[in-house]
Amino acid sequence: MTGPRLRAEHLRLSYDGRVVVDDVSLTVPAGAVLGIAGPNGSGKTSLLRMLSGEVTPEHGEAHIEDHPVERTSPKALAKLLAMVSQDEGITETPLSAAEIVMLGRTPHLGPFQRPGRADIAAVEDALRRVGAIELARRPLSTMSGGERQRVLIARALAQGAGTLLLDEPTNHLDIRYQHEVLGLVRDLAVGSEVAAVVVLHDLNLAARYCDALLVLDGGRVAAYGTPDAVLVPEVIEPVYGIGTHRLDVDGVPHLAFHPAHESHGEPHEHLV
Ligand SMILES: Nc1ncnc2c1ncn2[C@@H]1O[C@H](COP(=O)(O)OP(=O)(O)OP(=O)(O)O)[C@@H](O)[C@H]1O
Repeated sequence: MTGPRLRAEHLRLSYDGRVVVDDVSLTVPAGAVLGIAGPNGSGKTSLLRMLSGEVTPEHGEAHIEDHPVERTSPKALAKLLAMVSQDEGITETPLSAAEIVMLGRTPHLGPFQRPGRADIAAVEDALRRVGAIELARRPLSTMSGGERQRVLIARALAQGAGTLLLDEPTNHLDIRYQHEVLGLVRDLAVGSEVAAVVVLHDLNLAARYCDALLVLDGGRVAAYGTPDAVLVPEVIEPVYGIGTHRLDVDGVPHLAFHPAHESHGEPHEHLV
């Protein structure tokens, strides 16, 4: 491999004749985390689906480790790239964490081949890396949102792919788990040379854990650069239509927001 782990050029996608992603290009080197942000409906998930090969771009092309995503077989692609989707629809599954993570080994097994020692070792290793080995025998349905998210990331790791795509992995998580999950993604990138693309709504979380941010607005790139360059009122206010004040916390950019319709009434005194 000579180029970046993941690159995409001029991606465009339409649904029913309506363009939802337009002329988006990006690159992610091994060991880096790219955050994708933007308002609801701005095309974040659609972009991720093109990167993962789930949908074919109408224009442009994505490459993973120099393999064109569109022209790579699903099985070969599954060894290069793992996706953690927003709604996995498996919260009620009776499968244990170990069984879920073993699903990540599927691309490495031949037809009708049962998992062997190497697969079991890969599952254990993945569960250990996300700090969830003690959950191995627990059914996913009994886990908290944060535990479940760790198991899904472990499944992606067991796949052995060098690129991870995560769609809002912090959805429904409390503040501590949000930081834990993104810290984990960052550690995987830095420690294991994984390239990660993470869709995030929370710009301040994105600032802390991403090397670069791509902000979509109406399917187009509104900004693409370091968190320091992107998270400025001139960029964020027109995209989200909200007053923004830039601070720095521990040397990390941090935005405070001021909704235009903010009520200035006094707080109610009798509630507490
Ligand atoms: N399968 C589909 N068929 C038709 N339109 C779709 C389909 N999937 C997404 N869209 C539309 O494409 C646009 C972009 O949607 P997408 O889910 O990519 O946005 P998003 O930025 O991920 O949104 P959110 O922040 O709300 O999750 C939206 O207008 C959405 O309604």
